[in-house]
Amino acid sequence: MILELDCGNSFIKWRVIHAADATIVGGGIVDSDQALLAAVSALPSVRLKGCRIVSVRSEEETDALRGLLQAGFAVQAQVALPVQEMAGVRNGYDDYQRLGMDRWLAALGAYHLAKGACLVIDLGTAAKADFVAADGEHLGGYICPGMPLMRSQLRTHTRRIRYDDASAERAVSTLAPGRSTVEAVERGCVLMLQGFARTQIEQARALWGESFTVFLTGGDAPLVREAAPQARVVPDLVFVGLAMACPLD
Ligand SMILES: Nc1ncnc2c1ncn2[C@@H]1O[C@H](COP(=O)(O)OP(=O)(O)O)[C@@H](O)[C@H]1O
Ligand SMILES: CC(C)(COP(=O)(O)O)[C@@H](O)C(=O)NCCC(=O)O
Ligand SMILES: [K+]
Repeated sequence: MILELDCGNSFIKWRVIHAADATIVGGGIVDSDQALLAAVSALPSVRLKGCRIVSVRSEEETDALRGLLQAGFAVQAQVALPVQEMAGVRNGYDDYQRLGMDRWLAALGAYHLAKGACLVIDLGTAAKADFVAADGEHLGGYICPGMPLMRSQLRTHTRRIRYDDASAERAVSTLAPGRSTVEAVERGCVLMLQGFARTQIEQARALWGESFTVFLTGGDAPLVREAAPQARVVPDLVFVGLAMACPLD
Protein backbone atom coordinates (compact mmCIF):
# COMPACT_ATOMS: atom_id res chain seq x y z
CA MET A 1 0.00 0.00 0.00
CA ILE A 2 1.10 3.53 -0.76
CA LEU A 3 0.23 6.60 1.28
CA GLU A 4 -0.31 9.74 -0.83
CA LEU A 5 -0.38 13.19 0.76
CA ASP A 6 -1.30 16.60 -0.64
CA CYS A 7 -0.31 19.20 1.98
CA GLY A 8 -2.07 22.47 1.20
CA ASN A 9 -1.98 25.64 3.24
CA SER A 10 -5.14 24.74 5.17
CA PHE A 11 -5.57 20.98 4.99
CA ILE A 12 -3.78 17.72 4.30
CA LYS A 13 -5.59 15.52 1.79
CA TRP A 14 -4.57 11.88 2.13
CA ARG A 15 -5.31 8.55 0.59
CA VAL A 16 -3.97 5.01 0.75
CA ILE A 17 -3.92 2.99 -2.47
CA HIS A 18 -2.93 -0.56 -3.35
CA ALA A 19 0.45 -0.50 -5.08
CA ALA A 20 -0.53 -3.12 -7.66
CA ASP A 21 -3.68 -1.61 -9.19
CA ALA A 22 -4.03 1.83 -7.55
CA THR A 23 -7.41 0.92 -6.03
CA ILE A 24 -8.25 3.19 -3.10
CA VAL A 25 -8.15 1.70 0.40
CA GLY A 26 -9.05 4.86 2.27
CA GLY A 27 -8.64 8.60 2.34
CA GLY A 28 -9.74 11.89 3.80
CA ILE A 29 -8.96 15.45 4.74
CA VAL A 30 -7.33 16.45 8.04
CA ASP A 31 -6.11 19.68 9.59
CA SER A 32 -2.89 18.53 11.31
CA ASP A 33 -0.04 16.03 11.17
CA GLN A 34 -1.38 14.37 14.33
CA ALA A 35 -4.84 13.96 12.85
CA LEU A 36 -3.25 12.42 9.76
CA LEU A 37 -1.34 9.82 11.78
CA ALA A 38 -4.49 8.97 13.71
CA ALA A 39 -6.60 8.62 10.56
CA VAL A 40 -4.10 6.40 8.73
CA SER A 41 -3.50 4.26 11.85
CA ALA A 42 -7.25 3.73 12.13
CA LEU A 43 -7.37 1.95 8.75
CA PRO A 44 -7.76 -1.80 9.27
CA SER A 45 -4.60 -3.83 8.47
CA VAL A 46 -2.67 -1.06 6.77
CA ARG A 47 0.84 -2.03 5.59
CA LEU A 48 2.55 0.89 3.93
CA LYS A 49 5.42 0.14 1.64
CA GLY A 50 5.81 3.64 0.27
CA CYS A 51 4.68 7.23 0.59
CA ARG A 52 4.67 10.21 -1.76
CA ILE A 53 4.06 13.80 -0.76
CA VAL A 54 3.34 17.09 -2.45
CA SER A 55 3.55 20.08 -0.18
CA VAL A 56 3.24 23.83 -0.52
CA ARG A 57 4.28 24.19 3.13
CA SER A 58 7.75 25.15 4.36
CA GLU A 59 10.60 22.68 4.05
CA GLU A 60 10.76 22.48 7.85
CA GLU A 61 7.10 21.50 8.12
CA THR A 62 7.41 18.95 5.34
CA ASP A 63 10.56 17.45 6.90
CA ALA A 64 8.84 17.23 10.28
CA LEU A 65 5.95 15.34 8.69
CA ARG A 66 8.37 12.97 6.94
CA GLY A 67 9.99 12.29 10.31
CA LEU A 68 6.63 11.46 11.87
CA LEU A 69 5.79 9.07 9.02
CA GLN A 70 9.16 7.36 9.33
CA ALA A 71 8.65 6.94 13.08
CA GLY A 72 4.99 5.93 12.88
CA PHE A 73 4.89 3.71 9.79
CA ALA A 74 8.54 2.99 8.95
CA VAL A 75 8.19 4.50 5.48
CA GLN A 76 10.58 6.81 3.69
CA ALA A 77 8.38 9.47 2.11
CA GLN A 78 9.30 10.72 -1.34
CA VAL A 79 8.62 14.43 -1.85
CA ALA A 80 7.78 15.76 -5.33
CA LEU A 81 10.33 18.37 -6.45
CA PRO A 82 10.16 21.05 -9.14
CA VAL A 83 11.38 20.20 -12.63
CA GLN A 84 11.47 22.15 -15.88
CA GLU A 85 9.73 19.47 -17.92
CA MET A 86 7.87 16.20 -17.31
CA ALA A 87 5.43 13.93 -19.14
CA GLY A 88 5.34 16.29 -22.13
CA VAL A 89 4.57 19.40 -20.04
CA ARG A 90 7.04 22.31 -19.91
CA ASN A 91 6.91 24.54 -16.84
CA GLY A 92 6.04 28.08 -17.98
CA TYR A 93 7.48 30.08 -15.07
CA ASP A 94 10.59 32.23 -15.64
CA ASP A 95 11.99 30.41 -12.61
CA TYR A 96 10.42 26.94 -12.69
CA GLN A 97 11.23 26.32 -9.01
CA ARG A 98 8.84 29.10 -7.96
CA LEU A 99 5.71 27.50 -9.41
CA GLY A 100 3.65 25.95 -6.59
CA MET A 101 4.07 22.17 -6.66
CA ASP A 102 0.32 21.61 -6.30
CA ARG A 103 -0.23 23.72 -9.42
CA TRP A 104 2.48 21.90 -11.33
CA LEU A 105 1.19 18.44 -10.45
CA ALA A 106 -2.40 19.40 -11.23
CA ALA A 107 -1.22 20.67 -14.63
CA LEU A 108 0.65 17.39 -15.25
CA GLY A 109 -2.39 15.35 -14.26
CA ALA A 110 -4.73 17.47 -16.38
CA TYR A 111 -2.59 17.26 -19.51
CA HIS A 112 -2.26 13.51 -19.03
CA LEU A 113 -6.05 13.11 -18.79
CA ALA A 114 -6.99 15.63 -21.51
CA LYS A 115 -4.23 14.75 -23.97
CA GLY A 116 -4.63 18.29 -25.27
CA ALA A 117 -5.05 21.92 -24.25
CA CYS A 118 -6.41 22.31 -20.74
CA LEU A 119 -7.31 24.79 -18.05
CA VAL A 120 -7.03 23.81 -14.38
CA ILE A 121 -9.08 25.74 -11.83
CA ASP A 122 -8.05 24.76 -8.28
CA LEU A 123 -10.06 26.32 -5.45
CA GLY A 124 -8.35 25.89 -2.09
CA THR A 125 -6.92 28.43 0.36
CA ALA A 126 -5.96 30.30 -2.79
CA ALA A 127 -7.85 30.16 -6.10
CA LYS A 128 -5.51 29.11 -8.89
CA ALA A 129 -5.83 28.81 -12.66
CA ASP A 130 -3.22 27.22 -14.93
CA PHE A 131 -3.14 26.95 -18.71
CA VAL A 132 -1.46 24.14 -20.64
CA ALA A 133 -1.47 24.37 -24.45
CA ALA A 134 -2.04 21.40 -26.78
CA ASP A 135 1.72 20.99 -27.30
CA GLY A 136 2.31 20.71 -23.52
CA GLU A 137 3.55 24.23 -22.96
CA HIS A 138 2.43 25.56 -19.58
CA LEU A 139 1.52 29.17 -20.34
CA GLY A 140 1.38 30.25 -16.67
CA GLY A 141 -1.63 31.10 -14.57
CA TYR A 142 -3.28 33.21 -11.90
CA ILE A 143 -3.45 33.20 -8.10
CA CYS A 144 -6.21 34.96 -6.12
CA PRO A 145 -7.50 34.65 -2.57
CA GLY A 146 -9.77 31.63 -2.23
CA MET A 147 -12.90 31.34 -0.12
CA PRO A 148 -11.12 30.94 3.26
CA LEU A 149 -8.88 33.97 2.61
CA MET A 150 -11.65 36.26 1.30
CA ARG A 151 -13.80 35.38 4.30
CA SER A 152 -11.04 35.85 6.86
CA GLN A 153 -9.90 39.18 5.37
CA LEU A 154 -13.42 40.54 5.83
CA ARG A 155 -13.67 39.17 9.35
CA THR A 156 -10.23 40.47 10.32
CA HIS A 157 -10.38 43.95 8.82
CA THR A 158 -13.93 45.01 9.68
CA ARG A 159 -15.53 45.62 13.05
CA ARG A 160 -18.99 44.22 12.41
CA ILE A 161 -18.56 41.14 10.30
CA ARG A 162 -18.76 38.25 12.74
CA TYR A 163 -20.47 34.87 12.31
CA ASP A 164 -19.88 31.20 12.96
CA ASP A 165 -18.99 28.40 10.56
CA ALA A 166 -22.33 26.62 10.84
CA SER A 167 -24.28 29.68 9.70
CA ALA A 168 -21.72 30.21 6.90
CA GLU A 169 -22.48 26.78 5.49
CA ARG A 170 -26.24 27.34 5.64
CA ALA A 171 -25.93 30.74 3.94
CA VAL A 172 -24.94 29.42 0.52
CA SER A 173 -27.95 27.21 -0.16
CA THR A 174 -28.96 29.95 -2.63
CA LEU A 175 -27.05 32.96 -4.03
CA ALA A 176 -29.90 35.48 -3.86
CA PRO A 177 -28.95 38.91 -2.42
CA GLY A 178 -28.11 38.36 1.26
CA ARG A 179 -30.47 39.57 3.98
CA SER A 180 -28.01 39.07 6.81
CA THR A 181 -24.27 39.66 7.20
CA VAL A 182 -23.42 36.01 6.88
CA GLU A 183 -25.50 35.64 3.72
CA ALA A 184 -24.13 38.83 2.17
CA VAL A 185 -20.50 37.84 2.77
CA GLU A 186 -20.69 34.13 1.98
CA ARG A 187 -22.77 34.59 -1.17
CA GLY A 188 -20.65 37.56 -2.28
CA CYS A 189 -17.46 35.51 -1.97
CA VAL A 190 -18.99 32.57 -3.85
CA LEU A 191 -19.91 34.98 -6.67
CA MET A 192 -16.28 36.21 -6.69
CA LEU A 193 -15.06 32.62 -7.09
CA GLN A 194 -17.58 31.97 -9.84
CA GLY A 195 -16.49 35.16 -11.60
CA PHE A 196 -12.88 33.97 -11.37
CA ALA A 197 -13.81 30.63 -12.96
CA ARG A 198 -15.87 32.22 -15.74
CA THR A 199 -13.10 34.67 -16.60
CA GLN A 200 -10.53 31.89 -16.85
CA ILE A 201 -12.81 29.90 -19.15
CA GLU A 202 -13.32 33.00 -21.35
CA GLN A 203 -9.57 33.38 -21.52
CA ALA A 204 -9.11 29.72 -22.52
CA ARG A 205 -11.75 30.19 -25.22
CA ALA A 206 -9.91 33.25 -26.55
CA LEU A 207 -6.71 31.17 -26.73
CA TRP A 208 -8.06 27.86 -28.02
CA GLY A 209 -11.63 28.30 -29.30
CA GLU A 210 -13.66 25.32 -28.13
CA SER A 211 -10.78 22.81 -28.19
CA PHE A 212 -9.82 22.55 -24.55
CA THR A 213 -10.76 20.69 -21.39
CA VAL A 214 -11.56 22.46 -18.12
CA PHE A 215 -10.67 20.71 -14.86
CA LEU A 216 -12.10 21.80 -11.55
CA THR A 217 -10.45 20.69 -8.31
CA GLY A 218 -9.74 21.81 -4.72
CA GLY A 219 -11.99 21.73 -1.68
CA ASP A 220 -14.22 24.57 -2.85
CA ALA A 221 -14.78 23.23 -6.38
CA PRO A 222 -18.47 22.44 -5.65
CA LEU A 223 -19.15 26.17 -5.13
CA VAL A 224 -18.48 27.00 -8.79
CA ARG A 225 -19.85 23.82 -10.35
CA GLU A 226 -22.81 25.61 -11.91
CA ALA A 227 -20.71 28.50 -13.22
CA ALA A 228 -18.52 26.03 -15.12
CA PRO A 229 -20.91 23.36 -16.41
CA GLN A 230 -18.39 22.09 -18.99
CA ALA A 231 -15.73 21.42 -16.34
CA ARG A 232 -14.59 17.94 -15.36
CA VAL A 233 -14.62 17.83 -11.57
CA VAL A 234 -11.58 15.80 -10.53
CA PRO A 235 -11.05 16.11 -6.76
CA ASP A 236 -7.87 13.98 -6.86
CA LEU A 237 -6.22 15.74 -9.82
CA VAL A 238 -3.11 16.60 -7.77
CA PHE A 239 -2.74 12.91 -6.87
CA VAL A 240 -2.82 12.00 -10.58
CA GLY A 241 0.19 14.28 -11.13
CA LEU A 242 1.84 13.13 -7.90
CA ALA A 243 1.87 9.50 -9.07
CA MET A 244 3.49 10.65 -12.32
CA ALA A 245 6.14 12.72 -10.53
CA CYS A 246 6.94 10.12 -7.85
CA PRO A 247 6.56 6.64 -9.31
CA LEU A 248 7.03 3.93 -6.64
CA ASP A 249 7.39 0.40 -7.91
N1 LIG B 1 -14.22 17.88 4.41
C1 LIG B 1 -13.73 19.11 4.33
N2 LIG B 1 -12.94 19.60 5.31
C2 LIG B 1 -12.45 20.85 5.24
N3 LIG B 1 -12.66 21.69 4.20
C3 LIG B 1 -13.43 21.27 3.20
C4 LIG B 1 -13.97 19.96 3.20
N4 LIG B 1 -14.66 19.81 2.04
C5 LIG B 1 -14.55 20.98 1.38
N5 LIG B 1 -13.83 21.88 2.07
C6 LIG B 1 -13.51 23.23 1.60
O1 LIG B 1 -12.22 23.14 1.06
C7 LIG B 1 -11.50 24.35 1.28
C8 LIG B 1 -10.01 24.02 1.37
O2 LIG B 1 -9.63 23.46 0.13
P1 LIG B 1 -8.28 22.70 -0.08
O3 LIG B 1 -8.18 22.43 -1.55
O4 LIG B 1 -8.18 21.54 0.84
O5 LIG B 1 -7.25 23.83 0.39
P2 LIG B 1 -5.67 23.77 0.61
O6 LIG B 1 -5.12 22.79 -0.40
O7 LIG B 1 -5.23 25.16 0.37
O8 LIG B 1 -5.41 23.33 2.02
C9 LIG B 1 -12.10 24.97 2.54
O9 LIG B 1 -12.31 26.33 2.31
C10 LIG B 1 -13.48 24.29 2.68
O10 LIG B 1 -14.51 25.19 2.37
C1 LIG C 1 -0.52 29.51 -4.68
C2 LIG C 1 -0.39 28.58 -3.50
C3 LIG C 1 -0.18 29.40 -2.24
C4 LIG C 1 -1.69 27.79 -3.41
O1 LIG C 1 -1.75 27.08 -2.19
P1 LIG C 1 -3.07 26.30 -1.73
O2 LIG C 1 -4.27 27.15 -2.02
O3 LIG C 1 -3.13 25.05 -2.57
O4 LIG C 1 -2.90 25.97 -0.30
C5 LIG C 1 0.76 27.54 -3.74
O5 LIG C 1 0.60 26.94 -4.99
C6 LIG C 1 2.11 28.21 -3.65
O6 LIG C 1 2.65 28.42 -2.59
N1 LIG C 1 2.70 28.56 -4.83
C7 LIG C 1 3.98 29.24 -4.93
C8 LIG C 1 3.82 30.53 -5.66
C9 LIG C 1 3.46 30.36 -7.13
O7 LIG C 1 2.88 29.33 -7.54
O8 LIG C 1 3.78 31.27 -7.89
K1 LIG D 1 -3.86 22.64 -2.69
